[in-house]
Amino acid sequence: MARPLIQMALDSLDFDQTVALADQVAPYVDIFEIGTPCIKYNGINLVKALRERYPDKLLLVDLKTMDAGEYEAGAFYAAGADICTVLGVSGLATIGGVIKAAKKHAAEVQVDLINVPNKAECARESAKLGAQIMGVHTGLDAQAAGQTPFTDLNEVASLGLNVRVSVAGGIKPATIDQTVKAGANIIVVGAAIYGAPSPAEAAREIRELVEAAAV
Ligand SMILES: O=C([C@H](O)CO)[C@H](O)[C@H](O)COP(=O)(O)O
Repeated sequence: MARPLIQMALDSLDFDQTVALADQVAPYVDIFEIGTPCIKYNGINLVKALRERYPDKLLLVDLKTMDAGEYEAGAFYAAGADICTVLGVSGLATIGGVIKAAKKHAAEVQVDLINVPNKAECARESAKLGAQIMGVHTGLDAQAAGQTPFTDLNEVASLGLNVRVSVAGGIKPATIDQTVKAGANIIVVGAAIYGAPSPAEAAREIRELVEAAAV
């Protein structure tokens, strides 16, 4: 089985702390995600800074776009984003706009299925439009209410669409194995790394667990 990519969710509001955390975990992760609160607070200069510092890492900007897809995402692709996220609940016109912007930069689109009532239908339609990644996502507020992404991950991964499936929502060492076996292609980890006493050590452990589960 191909090893799923590991995505580090950078969810701090502080510019320098975000870059410092990226530096600590860089050897172990494949994708840096500039999280939604972080991109709203710091803006496009953080995209440019991480792009310049890490020319060879994949960079995902978690815009969670809800409207004006092409207009909003275009600037972030131009600044160096490899992937931008658009909300599934935004609808196909907005998703199509982000796909159009991505194409201009030979970049990719992730549709975030957070709070989408019919995830299978949204994933199918978005894939037909040309989105490359479906994001199964239990957000921080839903996590606080006790929800997890695993049932949705099983459903979306079993659709057999020609897309990669990303999963986010409280993923931690104890849930890596089931996440890999459920068919996730991209595993997003935030708090389990940045909240650990040593983020570098936590990222190294996640990497080892993903490699072990993917044999
Ligand atoms: O996308 C996220 C959240 O909605 C805030 O933007 C998180 O980055 C994502 O949930 C991953 O973080 P953890 O759940 O802490 O692993």
